[in-house]
Amino acid sequence: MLWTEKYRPKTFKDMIGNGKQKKEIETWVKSWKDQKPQPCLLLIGPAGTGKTSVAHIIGNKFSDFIELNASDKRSYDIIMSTVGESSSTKSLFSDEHKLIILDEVDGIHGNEDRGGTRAINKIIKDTQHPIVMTANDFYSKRLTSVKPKCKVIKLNKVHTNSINALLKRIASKEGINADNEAIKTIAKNSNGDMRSALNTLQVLTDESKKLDMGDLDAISQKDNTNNIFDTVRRVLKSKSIDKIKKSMMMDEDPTMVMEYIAENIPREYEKKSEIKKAYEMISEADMYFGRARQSRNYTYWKYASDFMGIGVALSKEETYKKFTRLTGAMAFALMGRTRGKRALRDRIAEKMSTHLHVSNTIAISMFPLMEIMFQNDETAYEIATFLDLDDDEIKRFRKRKIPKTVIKKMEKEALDEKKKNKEEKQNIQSRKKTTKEEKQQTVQKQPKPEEKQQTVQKQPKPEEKQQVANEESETSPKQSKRARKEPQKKENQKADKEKESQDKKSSQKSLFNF
Ligand SMILES: Nc1ncnc2c1ncn2[C@@H]1O[C@H](COP(=O)(O)OP(=O)(O)OP(=O)(O)O)[C@@H](O)[C@H]1O
Repeated sequence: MLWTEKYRPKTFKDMIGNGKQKKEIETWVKSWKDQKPQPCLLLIGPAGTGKTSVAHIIGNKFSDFIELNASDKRSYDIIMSTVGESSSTKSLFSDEHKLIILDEVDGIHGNEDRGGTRAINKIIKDTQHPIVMTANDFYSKRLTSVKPKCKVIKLNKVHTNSINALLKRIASKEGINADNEAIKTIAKNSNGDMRSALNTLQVLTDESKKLDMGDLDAISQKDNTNNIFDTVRRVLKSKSIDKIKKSMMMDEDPTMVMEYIAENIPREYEKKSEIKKAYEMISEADMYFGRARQSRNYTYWKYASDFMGIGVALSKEETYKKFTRLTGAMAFALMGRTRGKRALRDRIAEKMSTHLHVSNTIAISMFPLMEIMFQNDETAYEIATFLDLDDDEIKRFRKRKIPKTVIKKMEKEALDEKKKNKEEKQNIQSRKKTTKEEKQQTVQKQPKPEEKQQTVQKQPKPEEKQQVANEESETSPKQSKRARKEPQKKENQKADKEKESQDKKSSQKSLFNF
């Protein structure tokens, strides 16, 4: 038997957490018992916080209760025929009220369900019986018209310490030799979801009757994502598309999740037609995984996930109110088989997280992109070097090793680049030094004010300039050009020589300084 059922709280006292909310609910029940009709009770809270358990505890306080899943029967007519009648007519034989429990009211999906919401609103309006509804998402649009007509009670996530204490009690009752640290980790990782915590404990200890930190490798649950057991349970037990979509967001290898769902279909579904349809969905999902692998177009994963999640979930005609044990030898074998794979995945994610400053989940979501980038030998080498990946880790993204020739070439390029950078740096430094020294020399060579004055005086006067021009105009243009060029040439040679000797001096000076 599933521990979540075995240890489902039977009274408000058994329920951990949400003390204030429990008192409000008790008052609501008491008012009904005192023949004071109350508005419908809407319990909203995250999964596994005890909404359904509360509804059942309330149900036991009335003469009878019926429980329906709001997303099972979607049309207005069906909801009215199953709930409508009993909601407006009281029992003929007693004054007692019947409790109507409507689960997952935020799960009614799509336009065709408008009738469903309308039905719920009508039932709330006409009812002579107490109604308890449950929902996960406080902000769901489907609750907009329902909320104002109800007494809304928000259930909070159960505190880690309370979960820890309850897990310890249950472990001891079950005769499990459990390491305190491991129990604490399960409590923490469950993120306030008591169901998840209990399922995890049962799965890990059922066979061995012991629990230590090593056992937790199999269900590493990081960044508050779902763990595989919760996802599979949700797919098989629910018909709420929103819930299933959310539960499909997880760190696990999606093909493994598919195998796990596939294994458990015949354990949960009873009708042949349901099983057949569900396996058709699995086969579609498998086909899309294949396509994604072949084409490296990972958008196909989304379709695969829809088929194995929503497709399988909607293959059942209605949700079964029975307790199915979801774990099997095959699932454990899979966990074992993929343990190494998951350890490798986590190692790479850790390195990416350190170098790229992203969370592990984001890093894992980048794997498909990495596979594409690793197709190119040189890019693969560059990324692997940057992330410091070893051969096994590189193999996660490409089948072939990076060719040795490419590695050698890239290493040589990297070395050359390093050398070039070093030289460049040295050049810049020496250039900086030279410029500084030249500046100093120029400052020293600046003519004194009286020298400047002399230079000004030596400038030819305007009438002298004119005379020179006249003399020049008397010779032929060619001669004049040559005549002009000769002294200029001599001047230039002289200047060059001076510059050369100056350069020599300055370079000698800098070398000396060096
Ligand atoms: N507050 C709690 N105290 C003790 N056990 C709890 C509590 N909440 C949940 N559990 C355990 O988790 C199991 C599942 O809880 P329940 O079905 O009531 O959650 P829920 O909030 O209705 O979840 P969902 O929204 O997924 O249907 C219970 O059978 C019980 O074993």
